Amino acid sequence: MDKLTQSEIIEKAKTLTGWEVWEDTLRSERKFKDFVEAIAFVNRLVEPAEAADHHPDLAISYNRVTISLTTHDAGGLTEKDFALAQAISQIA
Ligand SMILES: C[C@H](O)[C@H](O)[C@H]1CNC2=NC(N)=NC(=O)C2=N1
Repeated sequence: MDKLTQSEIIEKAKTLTGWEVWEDTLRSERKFKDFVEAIAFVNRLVEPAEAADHHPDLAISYNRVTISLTTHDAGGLTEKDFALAQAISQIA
């Protein structure tokens, strides 16, 4: 899949809430009640990630989960990252 251009990234980023473009990634930090809730969220990510064959980088710190999306194969952001970001927003 082709890497998006900078102007495509800017346009697509407007359709997402709670995500920022940072370097070649889409990033979102979600805060939960506690560690158990944070891990439950991470578990809910498994199905959409596997379905898309696209996997977020995750950093967990107690009740916070930072999600980073990028397409390694393309060396930057692609449609896949935006599609998965939308899917994640629906389950957060
Ligand atoms: C073979 C397999 O389809 C690829 O390795 C997939 C798996 N998951 C992936 N996830 C992400 N985030 N980027 C990729 O380029 C990627 N590639």
